[in-house]
Amino acid sequence: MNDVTEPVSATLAERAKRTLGKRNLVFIGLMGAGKSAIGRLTAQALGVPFVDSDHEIERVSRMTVSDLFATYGEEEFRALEARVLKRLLRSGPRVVSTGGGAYINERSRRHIKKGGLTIWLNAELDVLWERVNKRDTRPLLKTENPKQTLENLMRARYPIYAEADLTVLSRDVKKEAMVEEVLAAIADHQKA
Ligand SMILES: Nc1ncnc2c1ncn2[C@@H]1O[C@H](COP(=O)(O)OP(=O)(O)O)[C@@H](O)[C@H]1O
Ligand SMILES: O=C(O)C1=C[C@@H](OP(=O)(O)O)[C@@H](O)[C@H](O)C1
Ligand SMILES: [Mg+2]
Repeated sequence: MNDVTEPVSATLAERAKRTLGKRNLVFIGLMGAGKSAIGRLTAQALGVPFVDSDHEIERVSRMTVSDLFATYGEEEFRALEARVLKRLLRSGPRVVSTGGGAYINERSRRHIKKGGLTIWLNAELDVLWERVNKRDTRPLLKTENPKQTLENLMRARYPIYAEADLTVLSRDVKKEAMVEEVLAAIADHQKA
């Protein structure tokens, strides 16, 4: 066995954790892609802390994301989001799930790129729509035609999400299968 061969006993999660090192793993992608759900499960599998930036924003502001948008507007929300992300990404390793617009904001994107390995959960419109139309917690989708809004956001944002270090296609398979794909993508990524 030479130095580059993985020990046969190494599990996928162990290999992914080793590749991650001290870096954070940051989930990006559109609303409904599964950043919050798959991020949490991935953190469990890696045995590292998990934090969702929307939850952290709600905790520090003592307001819901919807109320923040309604009361202060999107611009203020983005400023708060950038400050929260900067703090969350200061040390690692941990898994950080962002809200869908975080990576689109220039300041937040800078913090994210500096603070960790980024993984884009890419998904098709119908997959996203089936998931998000069940809840009314997403202020950007309170429009006359929310599916069209989602499609417009896809067009505008996908070229930017595509800058991520890793991409995994999010679809309706078991969440555990998604986690396996995420771990495999990390493990196969060359250490930086
Ligand atoms: N692979 C999956 N299969 C089925 N449902 C999923 C999957 N991934 C996420 N979901 C569900 O889709 C909804 C949106 O997921 P969420 O993690 O909140 O997305 P995001 O944080 O990217 O907006 C949640 O109800 C979640 O349980
Ligand atoms: O796409 C966006 O701009 C947003 C996505 C939401 O998070 P999820 O992507 O987790 O739904 C939340 O941060 C806010 O409603 C804005
Ligand atoms: Mg989320």
